[in-house]
Amino acid sequence: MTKEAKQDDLILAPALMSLNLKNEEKSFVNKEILPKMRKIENEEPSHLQINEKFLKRWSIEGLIGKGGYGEIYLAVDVVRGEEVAIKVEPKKRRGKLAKRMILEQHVLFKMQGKPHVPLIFGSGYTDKINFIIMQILSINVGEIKKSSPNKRLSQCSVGRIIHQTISALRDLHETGYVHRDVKPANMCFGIYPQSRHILILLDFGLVRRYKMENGEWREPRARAGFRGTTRYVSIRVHRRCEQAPYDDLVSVMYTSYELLSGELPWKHLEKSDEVLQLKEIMVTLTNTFLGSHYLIFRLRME
Ligand SMILES: Nc1ncnc2c1ncn2[C@@H]1O[C@H](COP(=O)(O)OP(=O)(O)OP(=O)(O)O)[C@@H](O)[C@H]1O
Repeated sequence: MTKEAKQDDLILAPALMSLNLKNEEKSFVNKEILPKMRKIENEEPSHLQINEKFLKRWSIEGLIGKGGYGEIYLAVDVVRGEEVAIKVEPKKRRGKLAKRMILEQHVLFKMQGKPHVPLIFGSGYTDKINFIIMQILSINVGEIKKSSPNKRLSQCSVGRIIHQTISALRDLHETGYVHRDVKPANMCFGIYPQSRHILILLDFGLVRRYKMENGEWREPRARAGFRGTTRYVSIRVHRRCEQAPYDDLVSVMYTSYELLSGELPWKHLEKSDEVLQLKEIMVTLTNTFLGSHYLIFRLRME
């Protein structure tokens, strides 16, 4: 999308306009895991109104997600009679053109056809907002964990989640981008019978190109800005190193630890430096543990 695109540049992807579900399949939607509606009252002023018919086609039903930048609405496509999610962010932030969603839709379009990204039905902008219309998904994995009886997930479930997250990241890394915000809140499942075991990775607003089309890696910056979520970023990110696929995988490791054990050891720490210190201690302990096991192994062999 160009920097100052016009309203009529609204991109719609006709080939992707529908999940092509048969009516009987639609009726099998698992309502339990449909994103719960959040009341808009007492929230920051929203960009769309409930019951509004956005662009004369999508009837806005409720707010289902709110991030630092955008809002995600549940809407019904009145032409197709299908539920969709609409992600919206203000076009300008602090007087500057917001590029986050422009980048996100660019990467999402590139990734269409890959199994672990949301299906995109359209994207564009109005006078005030940028928007992406996409496949509606389940509540996120962080919420699934919270709603489970022990506030943690079984080894089997975590194994499946991690396996699919790694596949999603492999596809993204192959296109030359790093995600930089891998965490349970950015993972959902499909809601139809044929998709409810398929993990979908969300939120491509922080991606960064790490390698060029010809496969060559970009020159890393001496000091990169902090991008990501403190709880899940690697030690390298705390130290402001340029992010690479490795750092996404460290976030996968912290995610799996949290899902399996209920929480990460630094959950209650507020300062980023304290979180870093605890992550470093964990690495030292792990190395000592592995080192002593290796020593015992060597002694036994000799
Ligand atoms: N297609 C979707 N279907 C259902 N729920 C969704 C969908 N997309 C996003 N959500 C919900 O909205 C939440 C926020 O979405 P997302 O991370 O894309 O927004 P964001 O504004 O970029 O967030 P942040 O600023 O925290 O990175 C997700 O955690 C998820 O629960």
